[in-house]
Amino acid sequence: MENHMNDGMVQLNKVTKAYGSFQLDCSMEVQPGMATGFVGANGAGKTTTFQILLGLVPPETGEIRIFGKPYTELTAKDRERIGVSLADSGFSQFLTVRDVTAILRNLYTRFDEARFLEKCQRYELPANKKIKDFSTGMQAKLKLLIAMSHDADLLILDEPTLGLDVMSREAMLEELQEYLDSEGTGGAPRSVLISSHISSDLEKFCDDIYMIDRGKIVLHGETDVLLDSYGILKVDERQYQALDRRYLLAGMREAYGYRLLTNERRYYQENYPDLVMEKGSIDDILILTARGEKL
Ligand SMILES: Nc1ncnc2c1ncn2[C@@H]1O[C@H](COP(=O)(O)OP(=O)(O)OP(=O)(O)O)[C@@H](O)[C@H]1O
Repeated sequence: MENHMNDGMVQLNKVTKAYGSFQLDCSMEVQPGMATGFVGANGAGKTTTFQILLGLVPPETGEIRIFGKPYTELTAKDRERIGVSLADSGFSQFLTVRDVTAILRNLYTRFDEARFLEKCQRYELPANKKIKDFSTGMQAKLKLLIAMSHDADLLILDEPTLGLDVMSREAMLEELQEYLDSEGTGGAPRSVLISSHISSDLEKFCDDIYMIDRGKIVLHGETDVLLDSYGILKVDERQYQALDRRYLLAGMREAYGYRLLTNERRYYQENYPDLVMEKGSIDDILILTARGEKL
């Protein structure tokens, strides 16, 4: 099947996998030209989802498509269109940037060697030092630069900012944004699927966000919409009893009363102007959605 613009770059449909008591059951989509964030607690199933997506781990059931094709039907040329950064993968720790450059040159027809070396230099990654002697942050930068080195149309990045200090994170996100904004094969839009524990990274960079909890997608929305229409209400018992609860999604008991999640922030601001309403970050939304009591 040919790749059509309307096909998602990535489509996971009811993909399941069990590891003991852990049960993954995940459906998600990455659209052309979009950065899609994947957020969840430790052990929620992010890495497992990425491993299944990349054909590294077989799912039990479900359908997986990249560029509109099942992973098993992707050609070498299709695979070249995917740039990957996974937590426990990459090149042997005993190689240097110089060695990696030679491998990338052989591996990818569209490897942009001059650009890759220029970026390595800019981010102070020494050419002749073994990767094992790089700091965690340097290794993270190298992995990201490798993922972006061969003109891929789709980047699949598991925790790419892990171990980066705040300035390096900013710089790498800028690199990613620049990459996303540039054109892919034949002018096609590029896409990024990115997981992160640092939700401010996702808030800044991602067009939409999936939240996963204990193997299930608990929330999916456009980042702007999530940040614009969701809010956190802080109320005491008396205020809680008097509250219209139609637009409350979840809540948690706190020392002062309740912390409540709504997806109709303005409704409560207009109708209950005296109540404390916070905007709510992606982390707040995730915590209340995943751990709060459904209302
Ligand atoms: N190869 C495996 N064998 C057995 N259990 C596994 C295996 N890989 C993952 N799991 C289990 O699957 C669950 C999901 O793990 P996964 O690594 O996908 O989570 P994650 O969301 O990426 O977490 P983290 O944020 O900590 O990296 C965990 O309970 C983990 O122990």
